[in-house]
Amino acid sequence: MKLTLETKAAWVGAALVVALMGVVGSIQHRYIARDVKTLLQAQQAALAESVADSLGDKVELYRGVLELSATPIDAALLSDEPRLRRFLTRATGLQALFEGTFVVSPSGDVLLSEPRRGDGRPINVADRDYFVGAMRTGQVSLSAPVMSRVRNQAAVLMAAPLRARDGSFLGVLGGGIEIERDNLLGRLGALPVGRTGHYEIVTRGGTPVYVAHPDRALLLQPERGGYGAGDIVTRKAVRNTDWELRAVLPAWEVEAPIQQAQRRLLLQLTLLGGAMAALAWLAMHRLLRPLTALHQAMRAWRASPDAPLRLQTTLRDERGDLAREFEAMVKEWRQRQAEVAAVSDASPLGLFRAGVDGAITYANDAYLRMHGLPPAGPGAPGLWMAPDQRDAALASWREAAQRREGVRSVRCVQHGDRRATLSLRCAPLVVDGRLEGFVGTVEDITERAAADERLKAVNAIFDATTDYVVQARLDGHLIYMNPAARRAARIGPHDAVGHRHFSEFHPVSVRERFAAEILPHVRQHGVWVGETAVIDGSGREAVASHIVLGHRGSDGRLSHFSAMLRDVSGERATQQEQRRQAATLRSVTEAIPAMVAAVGHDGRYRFVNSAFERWHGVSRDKVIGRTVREVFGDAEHRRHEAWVERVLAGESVRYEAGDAGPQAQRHLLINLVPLRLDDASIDGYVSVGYDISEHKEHAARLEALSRTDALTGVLNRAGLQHRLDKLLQDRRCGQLALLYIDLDHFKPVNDQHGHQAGDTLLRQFAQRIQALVRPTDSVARLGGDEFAILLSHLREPGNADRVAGKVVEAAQRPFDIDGLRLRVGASVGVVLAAVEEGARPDATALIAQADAMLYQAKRAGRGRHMLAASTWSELA
Ligand SMILES: Nc1nc2c(ncn2[C@@H]2O[C@H](COP(=O)(O)OP(=O)(O)OP(=O)(O)O)[C@@H](O)[C@H]2O)c(=O)[nH]1
Repeated sequence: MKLTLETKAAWVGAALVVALMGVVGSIQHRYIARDVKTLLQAQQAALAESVADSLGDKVELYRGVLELSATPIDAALLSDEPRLRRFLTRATGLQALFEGTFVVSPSGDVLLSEPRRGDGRPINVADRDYFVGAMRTGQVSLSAPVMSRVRNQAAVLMAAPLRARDGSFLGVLGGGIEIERDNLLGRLGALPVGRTGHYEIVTRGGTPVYVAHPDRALLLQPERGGYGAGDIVTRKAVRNTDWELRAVLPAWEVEAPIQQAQRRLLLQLTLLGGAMAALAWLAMHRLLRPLTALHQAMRAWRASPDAPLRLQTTLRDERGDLAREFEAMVKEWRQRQAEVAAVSDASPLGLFRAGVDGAITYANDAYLRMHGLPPAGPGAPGLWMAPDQRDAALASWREAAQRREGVRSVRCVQHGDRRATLSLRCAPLVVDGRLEGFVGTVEDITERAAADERLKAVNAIFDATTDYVVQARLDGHLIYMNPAARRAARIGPHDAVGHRHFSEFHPVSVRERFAAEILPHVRQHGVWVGETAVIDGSGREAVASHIVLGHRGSDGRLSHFSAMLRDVSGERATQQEQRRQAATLRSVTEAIPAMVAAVGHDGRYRFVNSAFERWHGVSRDKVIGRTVREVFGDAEHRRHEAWVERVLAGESVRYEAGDAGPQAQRHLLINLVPLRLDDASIDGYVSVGYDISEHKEHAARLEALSRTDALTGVLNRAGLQHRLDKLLQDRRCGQLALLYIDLDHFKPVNDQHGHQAGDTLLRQFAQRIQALVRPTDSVARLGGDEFAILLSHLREPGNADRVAGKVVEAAQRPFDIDGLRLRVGASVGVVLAAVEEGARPDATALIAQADAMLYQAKRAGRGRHMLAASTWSELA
């Protein structure tokens, strides 16, 4: 059960009162108990003393009376029994005080007793304590208590010595005293001490016995002792006796008032405590009512932090102070909340707070913006992350929370077209050792990640490049050297370079140039590009392509610079070699009688020699960098296009080009050779053109001669064969006829008129048959006196027959040779053929048939022609 503060205050008030009063009561109780006991003891002591004194006085009285009574008794009286008896009976004091009296002789014999004893037997008391005491001390002696036989009561015997005038011992006068008689103890034994206490008289000595006790059964019984622990026992000696008077008050009677006082006190405390509790409750309830109101206000404020506060701020005590302080605190809190909200919303960092289940309970504008969420707020749990991502993220968060550590992660989010890279830092929110949730920041590192990537790439380039990359402060001390620079300078990969100066790696001239030229240029323009020299770790000096970049600080002043150097010694040597080779090549190309041009893979001229310029009539300035089409037009481009394609495909080609250039009727032999790079790729081609016009003419002449019969000037056998082959390949040829001619009886000409005459005849015959045919027909001398005529484009087969007849006729006409009229004849074999689609006659077969027809004409008697009977198609 929850106790309210009022109830607690009531309980505490009551408890305090009870405790206070308990303490007081306890002290009181202790003092009361002590005082009561002391008082009771004092009262009891006074009473006991009074009783003991009274008893002593009474015994004194008995002694005095007995002693006084004994004085008159002398020897005479002792010897006169009747007088003695009368004396005893008349002695009023004895009669009043003693139950009986007796006289004893010095030897202890009882001489008489009053009243008389019934049995009359002699009694000797010489051994009795009272007799012995009186005889020895000469004083009154008291016996130990004894039980009276007569009245069954405790009694004592008192004896007074009897003395003669000379002081001799005459015996004793004795008297019996009942202890409980009125004039001795009276009702002392029955008198209570307090309400339940009692008096008792105990003898002193070795074996104490009760002389008086309320319990008569104990009379003359040995003392039991054994009083209770809290009993008050007061002891007083009784004068003239060996008795001790004891007043005994039992403990329970002693404690009874104390216990009663305790009970009363407890009751009082209980009542008082209850009353105090009620009063405290009421008082606290009233006093704490503003606190209750403050509590309600706090709860209302927690439920709705922006709602107005209802507080009692007018009270002029601590409650008012508390309310006012709380009001001020809330106002301050609201102010800080507004500040925090404003700061967090203004923050470029995304801020968030999430519950233990990962649901976002707060997110600032930057967070929402980065996640592409509207500024209204995250709303539902999990809105910030896909469930699968959330579970994994939560698992890692909780694991980190157990280690009391934060966690970092990078995630990508896509909203709209934008893909953003976000860096998330999350830390557990632990309050009093309990995980209450997570807080974290989110940073959009898209640009930075990209920049990091670029920087990584740049660093990778710096690491991988063979160029030297160096950074130095303005005083020239190095900040950074890339691996290539370190290798060149023989500095270990991890050795410090801060103490090295850039000038160590350059000759003096470069250092001077740096101060005079490079640094001022960098200050003004930010960058300097040029060529310097570097000295490597072995002391070798090399030409370097050198770029110096200046870096400026935020104040715009030059802070440090970077330098990129490349050892270009090899390149320079290569370039020189290339220049030398180019010069050599130029000389060579100028020296050879050919047109040389180099064309790049883009079809543009890179180089032409002087022969090229002369041949084409253009200066190289108009050619270099342009294409064939641009320089020589479309037609020229198309003439060479196919060959160029082949050479660019990697084939070396050679072809002739006639009628090229302004010098018409000239011929060129062109060699195109691909320009191969080291990797075998084709970078263009080299064209070498030779002027073969004269060579062509010469060859043509030689060819013509090789096909001409030297004697007659008509075609020879090869010429005929060539012409026949061409005709048979020409589909426009149509019908053709081959006439084989052999002179009849030619041999006698030679034999009779000499070989010369024969030659002349042959020449004349050739002229005659040449005149018979059209210019497009061919006349040939096959050898000796054999001729042939090849007729093409025959409109009809009969034309061949007619020509053959004319040949026979022409041969039969006489030949005028050196004044002689010589006669020969001719036999002709004719064969016809037609060149048609799908039918191309075989030249060898045609010749064989023509020859066969000639043979038949000869066999038939000469001077005739024989036409092959075959049809056109059969001839085919
Ligand atoms: N003058 C001259 N005679 C030649 C030439 N070539 C060959 N002859 C001769 O021509 C003659 C040809 O022989 P044939 O055709 O058998 O003589 P033929 O008298 O005409 O006999 P048939 O044809 O049977 O009538 C031979 O005597 C050859 O020596 C030449 O170039 N000039």
